[in-house]
Parts: sequence; C-alpha cells; structure tokens
Amino acid sequence: MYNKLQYISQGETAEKQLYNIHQALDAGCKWIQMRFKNQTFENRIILAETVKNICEEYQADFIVNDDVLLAQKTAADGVHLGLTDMSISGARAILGEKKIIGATANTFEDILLQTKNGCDYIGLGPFQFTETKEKLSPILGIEGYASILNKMKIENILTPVYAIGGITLENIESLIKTGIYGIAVSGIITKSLEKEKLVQQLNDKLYADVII
Ligand SMILES: Cc1ncc(COP(=O)(O)OP(=O)(O)O)c(N)n1
Ligand SMILES: Cc1nc(C(=O)O)sc1CCOP(=O)(O)O
Ligand SMILES: [Mg+2]
Repeated sequence: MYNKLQYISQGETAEKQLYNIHQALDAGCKWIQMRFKNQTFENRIILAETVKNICEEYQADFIVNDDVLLAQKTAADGVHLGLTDMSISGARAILGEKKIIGATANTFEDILLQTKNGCDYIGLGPFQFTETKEKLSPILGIEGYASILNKMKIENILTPVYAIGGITLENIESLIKTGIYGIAVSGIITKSLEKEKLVQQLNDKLYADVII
C-alpha cells in the first residue's frame, strides 16, 4: 500500500527544488511529488530525470505534478492531477494500469467523479489556508473532512484519501479520526529546521494504529 506521507516539492529554481527534495529524502520521506510550476517542459524534464534517479537511490516513490507526458517520458511512478488537468481516464490510457494516478478533490461529488474514472488515491483539500498554493478551493476544516469521509463510507468508496493544505503535526490525530489514509505536505517539511525529527513525528502519528 502507499506510504502515508507524501512530500510535495517547493522551490522557484531547479537548484532549490533539488535541495528541498534531497533534504526531505534525507529526513526519511519515502514519497515525493515534484511540483515545479511555471517552467518550460525542458527545465521540468531535466529536474525530473535527476529527481527520479535520486528517489531510486533512496527507494522512494516519485510522482510528478500535472504533467502526464513528463511522467511518461521520465518513467516516473505516477502523476498527480487536479480537476482542471488531464482527465484520469486520459492519463490512465497513456500511463497504463501500473502507474499511480492521484486526483484532487474538494467535494464528495469530485470524489465520485475521480474514483469512477479510476484514480488510485484522492488528495482532498484544502484543510486550511496555505500560502503554498494560489487560488485555493473552499477550506474544508475537520467538519468538511468528517462529512465527506462519512459519505464515502456510506457509499463504500475505499480509495485512500490524503488530506492536504496547511497541515501541521497538531492536526494529524483529528484528521485521522475522520478516516483519511494519509497526508500530503509541503510547507511544514520545507521550512522545518529539524526535518528528520519532524518526519519521524509525522510518521509516528500516521502509523500509530498500524499493526506491523
Ligand atoms: C496530493 C495532492 N493533492 C492535491 C493536489 C493539488 O493538485 P491541483 O489541484 O492540480 O493543484 P496544483 O498542485 O497543480 O497546483 C496535489 N498537487 N497533490
Ligand atoms: C498543492 C496543494 N494543493 C492543495 C489543495 O487543496 O488541492 S493545498 C496544496 C499545498 C500543500 O502545501 P502545504 O502543505 O504547504 O500547505
Ligand atoms: Mg494540477
């Protein structure tokens, strides 16, 4: 099954991206989503090829944000697609059954659509305000997660849900109680001065109820 912690990269240059990704891997993250916006395809492919190799060294999964062709060209483990990116079914036709395809949702209706189209996991957010992403969808808060996850349970939709958007260590226990499977975070890890300790604390909370 998928790792419960996904790190979403930050950085306005390839150098900063690489630095942040390296730091996250050194701290123990096992799943990286490369999110490098407003760049040429050439710049993104150069970075993606390097990140893919580093992730292989660290035995971490590597997915790319937005771009199915970039994922295909770099043989990434998958892609994360938002509601206005390529459709999940279109991406599946290009990437095949074995690749991870994540999909964004902000409502239960989004989840119905994305799961019907065959996504592997849902990124449900935003939990709360975050500076990491512009043009946020309506904030869900704990109540929003509880209501949406409850509807999923009633409809027996078992696709794992990752909470995203402004998540901190303090939010995890209450988020887990709503039924989420994991979290996708960027800011807290990028900005942390004690990344290894933070990743350990995040994993301790995320895996607290898992019997190995
Ligand atoms: C795990 C995860 N969930 C949601 C998103 C947001 O994707 P999207 O809506 O396409 O927005 P951008 O990230 O492209 O700005 C995500 N990237 N990852
Ligand atoms: C990339 C992204 N997507 C979101 C959504 O709600 O769909 S929130 C978000 C930013 C996540 O970074 P941070 O942990 O720094 O808030
Ligand atoms: Mg997107």
